[in-house]
Amino acid sequence: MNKLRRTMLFIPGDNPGMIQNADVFGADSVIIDLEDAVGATEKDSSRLLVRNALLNLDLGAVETVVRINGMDTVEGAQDIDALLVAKPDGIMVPKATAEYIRAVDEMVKDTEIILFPIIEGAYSLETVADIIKASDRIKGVLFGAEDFTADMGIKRTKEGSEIFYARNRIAAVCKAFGVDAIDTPFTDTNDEEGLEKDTLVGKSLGMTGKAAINPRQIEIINGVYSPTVEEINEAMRIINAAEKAAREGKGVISLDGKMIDAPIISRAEKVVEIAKQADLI
Ligand SMILES: CC(C)(COP(=O)(O)OP(=O)(O)OC[C@H]1O[C@@H](n2cnc3c(N)ncnc32)[C@H](O)[C@@H]1OP(=O)(O)O)[C@@H](O)C(=O)NCCC(=O)NCCSC(=O)C[C@@](O)(CC(=O)O)C(=O)O
Ligand SMILES: [Mg+2]
Repeated sequence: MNKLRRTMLFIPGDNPGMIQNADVFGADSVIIDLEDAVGATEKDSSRLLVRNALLNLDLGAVETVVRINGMDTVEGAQDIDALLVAKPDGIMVPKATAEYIRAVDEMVKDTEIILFPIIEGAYSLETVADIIKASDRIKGVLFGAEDFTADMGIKRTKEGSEIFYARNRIAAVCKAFGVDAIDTPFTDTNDEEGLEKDTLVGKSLGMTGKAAINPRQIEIINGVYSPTVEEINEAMRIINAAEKAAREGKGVISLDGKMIDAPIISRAEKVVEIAKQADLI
């Protein structure tokens, strides 16, 4: 069973105040960022800050991932060297290609560090299966819509029709390989309604979680990616009915006049599994 990753909160790697609060916001994972959230002149000091924070702070049970600089930059390998000592749970690899993932995989081979590639361009999208196959440490894939639309030379909109194909493709390939599909962050931190709509669209296309950039976004995203009380009760009724039918040697059963078959039972089991992981049962 995959770890629950409804929300992955980005925290700038140059901000000690935010880093020290990493575990208090209710995100399932945090991504401490050494790439785009850190200015060019602060790369070395931020790397040292993140390394020391990971070595000295108790960040509780929250999964801690660090986004390194690109593997096409000098800083990328320097970041990994520092993280071999600091041992975060995971490393996020921006502008991922299969080649970059193989290089990171080789560098972390003596650790238990897991990997999260970011799909941020047309080539990454079209080779997403190769990227996932490049390392069995990969537990999830993040979609980076800002960089992706920049690479495509298309306009980014709030409504998001321009990223429909990318989201759907990433979600389907991630499903095929049993890894999480983490949706792109919603960048307007004051638009709660827009965030909820955008999160629901991602979920409807098969995403399993979403990146956040602000603590105020976490409750909304967790809400969308957690089953409701009604959904949990319905799922448990289906499972109970299916178990009863199995004891009685029946194949197909009906509940409230609706046919219950294998895919419906499997969907109900998934709802109960997520509810248990989210401590809702
Ligand atoms: C957006 C804003 C500046 C707003 O600031 P504001 O000050 O208005 O926020 P407020 O709500 O007023 O803050 C209230 C309290 O929460 C604290 N607080 C805020 N944010 C917190 C946080 N993240 N973690 C912990 N604590 C936090 C704050 O310190 C304050 O604490 P206190 O003073 O004690 O009350 C701020 O959130 C922020 O910096 N976000 C992270 C940005 C970031 O990491 N971006 C890079 C990664 S994404 C990316 O790169 C996209 C992409 O993937 C896309 C692609 O490619 O397509 C890519 O690759 O480009
Ligand atoms: Mg990016």
